[in-house]
Amino acid sequence: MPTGCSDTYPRLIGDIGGTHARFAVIDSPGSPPTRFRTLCCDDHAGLLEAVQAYLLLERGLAGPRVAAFGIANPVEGDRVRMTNHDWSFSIEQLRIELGLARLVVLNDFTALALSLPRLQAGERRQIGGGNECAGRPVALIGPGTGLGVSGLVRCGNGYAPLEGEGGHVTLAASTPREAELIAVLAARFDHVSAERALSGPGLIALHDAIRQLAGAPPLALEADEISARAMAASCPWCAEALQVFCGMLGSVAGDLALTLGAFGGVYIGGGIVPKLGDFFDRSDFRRRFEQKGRFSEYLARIPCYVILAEYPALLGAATALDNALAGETGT
Ligand SMILES: Nc1ncnc2c1ncn2[C@@H]1O[C@H](COP(=O)(O)OP(=O)(O)OP(=O)(O)O)[C@@H](O)[C@H]1O
Repeated sequence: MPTGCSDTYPRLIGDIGGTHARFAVIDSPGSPPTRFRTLCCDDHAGLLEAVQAYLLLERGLAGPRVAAFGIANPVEGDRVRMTNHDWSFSIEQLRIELGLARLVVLNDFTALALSLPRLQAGERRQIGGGNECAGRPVALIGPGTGLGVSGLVRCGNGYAPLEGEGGHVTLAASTPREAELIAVLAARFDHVSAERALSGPGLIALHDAIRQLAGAPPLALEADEISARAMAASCPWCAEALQVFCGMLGSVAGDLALTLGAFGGVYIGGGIVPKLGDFFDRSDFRRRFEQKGRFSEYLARIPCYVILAEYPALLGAATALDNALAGETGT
């Protein structure tokens, strides 16, 4: 349905992950997003109910006219089914139920990629060396509930975001120890994808595997407990799990940089790495990123950045909405 620009405010934007649904509103043209809120997906039966809960919490907000949601799954056609959660819905039915003139739904990491050119100084921290080359491809990877992957490639005067499922590439071992750990994971999963180790559930799986190989009894810890114990150096199994996690992430990020020729930089987002602070900076991440034999010098020139912005994917959803509406109005 064509939508004139003047009647498209307020705009609702959302970032829907396997654990958290984050929302905000843009009240008028050119104004920054406000009314940020993070809801737990498990507290709501579906996306419709989560949006309704957000709108109820934001009493006094005029009903949004249009919306864009980045969501953690491939988006192909009208039916959306989340990979790491049980929510599923029809985009068109959700649009009608929310009374929206337009609803844009895109992959959450595609949305996050769209936000990268809008990051301010201070919203990213460089890990290791390398210099960014303007106009060259940009790579994006982020462990959270799953492992999101995307990128940006130059297109005309702007950038086009990539829509793939790179978190599900096959995980390769770079050391004998990693081969042992992957063998333990292979006994549990049909396919040991990168996401099986490089995500919150993946960190738990690595910790379980390390304890199993050590003959230690199972210990159910959440991913944030594992990283807290690792950073406090209070548990050797947790410390190894987080070290292996950072090293493997370096290898997979290096593979992505090679695949894209990502001289525009490799960005690391998601809900885990930005919380690891110094531990990540001191980890094997950058060494493993560059450890690609004859291509080590090539990778040494590519900078890596941890995204520090609090709600970057929401900005990307706002950009996707701008683009969709501009396409309809020809602006
Ligand atoms: N400090 C931490 N250390 C390790 N893992 C953490 C930490 N904080 C959160 N996690 C894990 O990160 C995951 C949540 O990540 P995030 O906040 O990116 O969620 P999400 O946006 O819902 O995920 P996704 O977009 O990947 O579906 C959970 O698995 C959680 O256990």
